[in-house]
Amino acid sequence: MKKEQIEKEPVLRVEDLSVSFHMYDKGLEQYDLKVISDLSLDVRPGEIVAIAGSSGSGKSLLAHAVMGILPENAKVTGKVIFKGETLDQKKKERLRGTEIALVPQSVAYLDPLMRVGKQVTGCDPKKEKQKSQKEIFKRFHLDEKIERYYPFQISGGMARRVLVSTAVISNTSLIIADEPTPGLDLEMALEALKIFRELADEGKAVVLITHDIDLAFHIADRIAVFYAGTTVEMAKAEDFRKGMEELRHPYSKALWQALPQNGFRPIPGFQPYAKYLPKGCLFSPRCPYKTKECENNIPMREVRGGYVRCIHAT
Ligand SMILES: Nc1ncnc2c1ncn2[C@@H]1O[C@H](COP(=O)(O)OP(=O)(O)OP(=O)(O)O)[C@@H](O)[C@H]1O
Ligand code: NI
Repeated sequence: MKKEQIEKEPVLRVEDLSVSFHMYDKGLEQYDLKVISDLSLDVRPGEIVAIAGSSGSGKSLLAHAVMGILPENAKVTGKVIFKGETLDQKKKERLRGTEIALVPQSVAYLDPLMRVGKQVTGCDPKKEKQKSQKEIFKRFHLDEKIERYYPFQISGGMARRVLVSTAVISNTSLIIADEPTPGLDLEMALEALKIFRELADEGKAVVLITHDIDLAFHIADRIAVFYAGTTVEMAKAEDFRKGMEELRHPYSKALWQALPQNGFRPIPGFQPYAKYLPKGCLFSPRCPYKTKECENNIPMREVRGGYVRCIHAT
């Protein structure tokens, strides 16, 4: 990423975001389930920020909170700022598809009753849009006749490529891709990532949500590591490429060590369920460095040019 891009205002800034769901237990008992807590993130023009973290860490919900597509029983606090403007629900709806595009995690987001071509270009496509649709279909090895198919007539891998195509040709300044590669063979997965890189190099901002930190640190500029609904580390992808010593949070280090090429050493224990979050540091029950102070509220702090939510990180 070029220096002038680093200095540019973020396209997206998420500040102290929390999301809880109003839930009903047995009988009439009600409670709030906090699934995202005090999460902050920013993405600048020209940049791919990857969000890595295990299943249930809140990656998709962050995307849904930015897009304004959370379910009715969700309560959101904190700020979502797009190009300097704080977004409310109405503004999110206005920007959806025109300024912010989502590649959803599930192929079930395709409209089952609309032909594929129409879903990609919109109902009233301009010549230019049709041209870019044809180009991107070619890159994704999607035959022209697929345009006339309905979603049930195409495979899961094709549907995934159609969803990525839709976001790419929408020409928005921010793209949030939620696990865009599962179901794709290696060639097509790499093509999708190459396309995201090209979009970023054109000056767009890309958020790439993925389980796969190995993939994330080869393509992204920065990586946000999520754990139990919050960011535990935000660092340059380069730090992940260099090795464990460059990382700051014990969970990021553990993720790194769990990679096959780094010894495949999984960490014992489980990510806590939202209903039973520990006090203070959410990683503390699994952390070898845990002390009494870890029970306090732990803010993000700057360490060696990155950000970490750990009082012991050096
Ligand atoms: N509508 C809902 N009501 C209650 N809890 C929910 C709801 N949607 C999601 N959750 C919970 O919120 C947490 C975060 O979910 P989210 O889908 O963001 O995880 P994720 O990081 O995207 O996981 P994955 O990698 O599996 O896609 C999970 O524990 C999930 O069970
Ligand atoms: Ni998800």
